[in-house]
Amino acid sequence: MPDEIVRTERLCCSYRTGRVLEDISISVEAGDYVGIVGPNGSGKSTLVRALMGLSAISDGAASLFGVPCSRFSAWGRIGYLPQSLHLLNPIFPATVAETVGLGLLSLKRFPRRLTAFDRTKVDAILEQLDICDIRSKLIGELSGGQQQRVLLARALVNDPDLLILDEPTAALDPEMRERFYSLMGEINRSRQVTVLLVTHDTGAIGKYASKMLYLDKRMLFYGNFEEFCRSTDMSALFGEYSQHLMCHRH
Ligand SMILES: Nc1ncnc2c1ncn2[C@@H]1O[C@H](COP(=O)(O)OP(=O)(O)OP(=O)(O)O)[C@@H](O)[C@H]1O
Repeated sequence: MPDEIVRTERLCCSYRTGRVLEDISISVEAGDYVGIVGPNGSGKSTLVRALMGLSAISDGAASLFGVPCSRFSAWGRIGYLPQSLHLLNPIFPATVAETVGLGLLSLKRFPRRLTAFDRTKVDAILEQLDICDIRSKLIGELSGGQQQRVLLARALVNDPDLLILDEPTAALDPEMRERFYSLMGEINRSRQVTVLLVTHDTGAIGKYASKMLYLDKRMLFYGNFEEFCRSTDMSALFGEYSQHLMCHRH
């Protein structure tokens, strides 16, 4: 029986303005690659933020690696890329390599120092994401797409067991986007890393996702990719054209 990495039971989330997520029950197993889709404002970011303890859970329950999110502390097992890049302080005087290294430092006890092995890990991920040439630049000097790659590198440098990515390709050019998806697919397959990916990039997600979650405040679909493609409910909601683009696995 595969390990359960994420579980939610009748999860509800509210902001001051009211309830935005209702009755979400999902089970994500080790090695799953879950595409989270739905219209703007449907609660996708709220769901992943709730898992990360960044949005309040108003009802129901959620757990990570079998531990309730409220008590979860093994954050090193999770690589998280938030949707808003403004979390990256543009005047923070750190270079690209230092920012990626922070992903490793944050898990160490004092004295916090990068070892030679850590540095080779940073170098390897910079290379994978094609940002070696900007390694000495300050974060504030980068374009939005470059910043996104740096944050991705920081999320990946710890070799996480679970990757939670909220619209990770929004600022990437088409070539980098393709490279990103293929890298995620490879990490998922070869290292059995579980992936939760929020996206509007329906053309690309179909190539890789093993499960789909369609949200619109409520959970309108959660299941295997193949079931998603056969679902006439999803054709009606999602549009036959988008469903075809996704399911044809171009
Ligand atoms: N901090 C907040 N305070 C109040 N309401 C919020 C907050 N964050 C999000 N919302 C509201 O919650 C709802 C869900 O937002 P959320 O960002 O989770 O949707 P989403 O599916 O990720 O949207 P998008 O595809 O546009 O990124 C929206 O109606 C949004 O206005």
